[in-house]
Amino acid sequence: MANRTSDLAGRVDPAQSFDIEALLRYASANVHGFPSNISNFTLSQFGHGQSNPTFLIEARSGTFAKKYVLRKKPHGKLLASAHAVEREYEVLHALGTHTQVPVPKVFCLCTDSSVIGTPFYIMEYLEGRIFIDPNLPDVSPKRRRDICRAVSQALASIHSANVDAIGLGNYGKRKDYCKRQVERWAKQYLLSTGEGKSRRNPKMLELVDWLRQHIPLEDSLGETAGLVHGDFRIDNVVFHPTEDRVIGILDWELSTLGNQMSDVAYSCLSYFVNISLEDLDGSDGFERSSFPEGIPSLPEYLADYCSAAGRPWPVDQWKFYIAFSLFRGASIFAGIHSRWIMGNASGGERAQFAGEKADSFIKTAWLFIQRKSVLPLHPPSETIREDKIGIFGSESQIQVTPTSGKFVPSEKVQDLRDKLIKFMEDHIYPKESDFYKLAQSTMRWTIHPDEEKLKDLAKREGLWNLWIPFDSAARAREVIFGSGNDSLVENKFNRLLGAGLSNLEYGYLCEIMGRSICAPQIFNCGAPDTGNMEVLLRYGNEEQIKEWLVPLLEGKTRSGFAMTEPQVASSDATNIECSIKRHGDSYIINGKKWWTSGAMDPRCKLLIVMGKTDLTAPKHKQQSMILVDINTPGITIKRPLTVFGFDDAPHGHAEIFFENVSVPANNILLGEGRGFEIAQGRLGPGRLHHCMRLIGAAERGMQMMVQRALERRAFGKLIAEHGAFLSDVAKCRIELEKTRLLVLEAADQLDRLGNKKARATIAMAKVAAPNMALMVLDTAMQVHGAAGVSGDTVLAHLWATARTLRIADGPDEVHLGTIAKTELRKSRL
Ligand SMILES: Cc1cc2nc3c(=O)[nH]c(=O)nc-3n(C[C@H](O)[C@H](O)[C@H](O)COP(=O)(O)OP(=O)(O)OC[C@H]3O[C@@H](n4cnc5c(N)ncnc54)[C@H](O)[C@@H]3O)c2cc1C
Repeated sequence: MANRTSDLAGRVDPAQSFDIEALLRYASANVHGFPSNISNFTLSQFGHGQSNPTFLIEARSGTFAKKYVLRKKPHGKLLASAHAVEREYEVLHALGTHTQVPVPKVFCLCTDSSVIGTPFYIMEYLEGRIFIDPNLPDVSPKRRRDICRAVSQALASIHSANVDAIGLGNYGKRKDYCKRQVERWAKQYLLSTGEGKSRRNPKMLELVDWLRQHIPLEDSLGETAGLVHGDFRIDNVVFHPTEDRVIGILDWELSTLGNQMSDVAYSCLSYFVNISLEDLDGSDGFERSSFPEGIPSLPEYLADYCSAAGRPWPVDQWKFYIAFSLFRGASIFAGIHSRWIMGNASGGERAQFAGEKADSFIKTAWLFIQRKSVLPLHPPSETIREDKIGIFGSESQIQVTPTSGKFVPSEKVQDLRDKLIKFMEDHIYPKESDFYKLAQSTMRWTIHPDEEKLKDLAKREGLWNLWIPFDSAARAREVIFGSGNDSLVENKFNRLLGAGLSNLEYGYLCEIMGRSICAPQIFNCGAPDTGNMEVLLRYGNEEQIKEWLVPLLEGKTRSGFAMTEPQVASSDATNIECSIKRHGDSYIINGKKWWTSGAMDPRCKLLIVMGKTDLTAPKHKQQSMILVDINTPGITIKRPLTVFGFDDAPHGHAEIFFENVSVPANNILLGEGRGFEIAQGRLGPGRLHHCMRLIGAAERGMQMMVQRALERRAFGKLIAEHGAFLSDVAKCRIELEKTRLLVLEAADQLDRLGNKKARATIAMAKVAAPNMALMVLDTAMQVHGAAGVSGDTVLAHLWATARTLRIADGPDEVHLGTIAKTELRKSRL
C-alpha cells in the first residue's frame, strides 16, 4: 500500500526547529498567494529519507487553507558541496518552467541564513502517494505494471530534458562522470574504513580496480551525458492520489550533469539487492526471479525506459553500470556504519548493520561481474499489453504508444493530453480559489489579470482553440484565402485555427478542461464562444469572419448567443418572438432575451441573435440569425441571472432587451430564413462539448471523493473502508465509463456521418452526460459531508452547472423525443 504524502509528515525534530514568525514574514513577502492574516498555522516534518530537513507548512486564513513544503539545509557545520538546496531550487525551477518533467513548482529561494538559520526554499505541496516498498505490496498486478512503467517514463522524461535550452548547461561536467565518481567513492570508502572504523573489505579495493579498467568509452565521450537525478528510485516519486501516474519527482540533492546510465542502473538496483537497511539479504548476482505478479522483469523495465528515452539497448555496458551502482551503494553504507561506530550516525540503530550491508553489495557486485551474460541481446519483444486497449482506467494506461482501436487516441492527441493535464495541474487548479474569490467580491464583473496571462501561456504552449474541427478550419481558410492572398496574414490566421483535430480527438482533451469551471476559457474553448465561432467558421462570409471571428479566435473578445426568451417556451425555437425587420440597408431588432450566457463579460463584443424575419414563411423558415455589436444603441442589459445563487461572474447569464436596435443588413448570417439550419449546425458540436466537459467534471468528482474517503475517518475507520462507500464509488465509475463511451461514440459519428445522421446519438449523450455527472457529483458531495455543499470545494459549483445542462441546449425531454422518433422510424423502415 502506498503512503499518502501527508502521512509521511510528523513531529518536528527539535534540533531542526526554526523561527516560524520569521518564516511567515518571509513567505508573505515572497510567495505569491501566500495566505495573509493567518488564523491557524501548523508545521510538521517529513521523516522519510530526507538528508535536507523538509517540512510541511499548512497556513489557514479563515476557511482558506494552503499547504507548502519547505526544504532547508540542516543546522550546523556542513561540507561545502553537500546539502546544496540552492542547486535543488535551480534544477526544479528550470524543469518546472520549461519542461514536462513532473516536479513540484518552486515559489522562492532564500539564501539569507539570517531568516531561519540556513538557506531554504519553498515549493508546492503535492498531495499524492509514495510507494516506499518497490515490491508494491497490496497493489493489484495490473496496477503494479502501470506504476513501474510510469516510473521508467518519469526517469526518461528527466533524461530527455535539453539542459542547454533550459539554462542548466553549466549545472555540472558532462564527461568522465563515472570516472570521477569511481575515484570519489573509492576515496570515501578508504576514509570510512580501517582501524576504529568500519571493516575494510579487500574485495572492495579489487572492485575499484575492475571499475577503473572497465569504464565505458561513452562516459569519457559524454555520449550518454545529460541531466542526472542522482538518487532516482520509486520512493522519491510522488504518484497522483488515485491515478497511476507520476505527479512529482523529489529529492534532487545529488542531481548534476553526467552519465545518465548511472541513474538507470541505480533505479534497477532493487532487482538485485534490498537497498533499505532493514533487510540484510544479499544476492547471488542474478536478478530476483520471483517478483510479485505484475512487477516487470528487469529487461522489461529497462526496455520501457529505453523506448521512452529513445536509448539503445545497453547490453554491452550493463555489467559496468550495475557493478558501479553496487560499488557506490557499498561505499555509502560503509560511511553510515563508520559514523555509527563513531557515535554520530543519522540512520538510528539500524546503522549498526550498514557494514554488513556494504559487504553484501560488494559480494553481489562480484557475482554479477562473473556472470557470462547479464542482459538478453535484444530488448524483450513488444508484447501486446493489456493496458494498450483503450482510454479507460488510469491515466498512465493511455500514456503508452497507442495501437489501433476505435477509442485509442493518436500519439499527437496523447501528447496534447499530457500537456493539458500538466497545464491544469501547474496553472489552473492552483488559481481556482483566487478566481472564485474575485467572482464573489464587489469586483466580480472584472477579469482576473492572471486569466489573460494564462491565456497567453496556453497559446504559447499550443493549447489554443483545440476545439476547432479540421473541416471547419478548412472552410474558413477557403473563404478567406481561396483566391490566393497575403501569405503572412494566412500564416497568422492558420495559427489561430487549432491543431487540426477531429471532434473525437478533441473529446479526449475537452474532458480534461471540464475538470475545472474556469479552465475552458483559458484555452479559448469555453461556451458559448466555441459554438459562436463554429457558426462563423461554417456560415460566415469573408467580411464577417474578418470582423467578428478573428478577434474571437485571438481571445481578444467574447460573445453571447441570444435565442431563449422569457415569455415563450424556448425549447421549441419556433415559439421565438423577437423580430428582425429589414429597413433599407439595416435590420431593426425588437425583443426580449434571457439566459444569454457570456453577455455580462466586459470583453463581450458580439451577440448572435436569433429572431423572426418573416412570419408568413413556413414554420422552420421564419427564423434568422444576425450578428449584433453588444454596444449598439437600443440594447439594455437588464440583469444577471443566477443559477442556485451562482451568477457565474464575470461571464454571467444576462437578461437583455432589444428596442429598435439597428444593425447593418450584411450582418445577417447566411441569409434570411436560415436560422434553424444554422442552429442545427451550431448545436451539434456545442452540445457534445458540454458532454465532454461533464465527463471531466465527473472525473474530478470521482477523484475528490476517493481522496476524501481515504483521509477521513468515521466510526473507527476510513470512509473508504465502509461498504456503502465502496458500492457507491463503483456504481459511479460504471456510469462514468458508460457515458464516456457514448460521448466518444457520438463525436466519432459526428466526424464520420455528419451532424444530421449523428443526431440521435448526440441526443443520447446530451441526456446521459448531465445525469451521470449529477449522480457522481452528488455522491462526491455526500462523501464530503457539509463541506461538499459549501463554497469551499468546487463540487457544488460543478453540480449546479451540470444541473443546468439538463435544461440548457435543449431539455432532456426534447432529446428523449429525438431518440424515440429515431427508434420508431427504424422499425417502420
Ligand atoms: C445556465 C444556463 C445557460 C443558458 N445559456 C443560454 C444561452 O447562452 N443562450 C440561449 O439562448 N439560451 C440559454 N439558456 C436557455 C436554455 O437553452 C433554455 O432554458 C432551454 O432551451 C429551455 O427553454 P425554456 O427555459 O424556455 O424552457 P421551456 O421551453 O419552457 O421548457 C420547460 C420544460 O418543459 C418541458 N418540455 C419542453 N419540451 C418538452 C417536450 N417536447 N416533451 C416533454 N416535455 C417538454 C421540459 O421539462 C422543460 O424543461 C441557458 C439556460 C441556462 C439554465
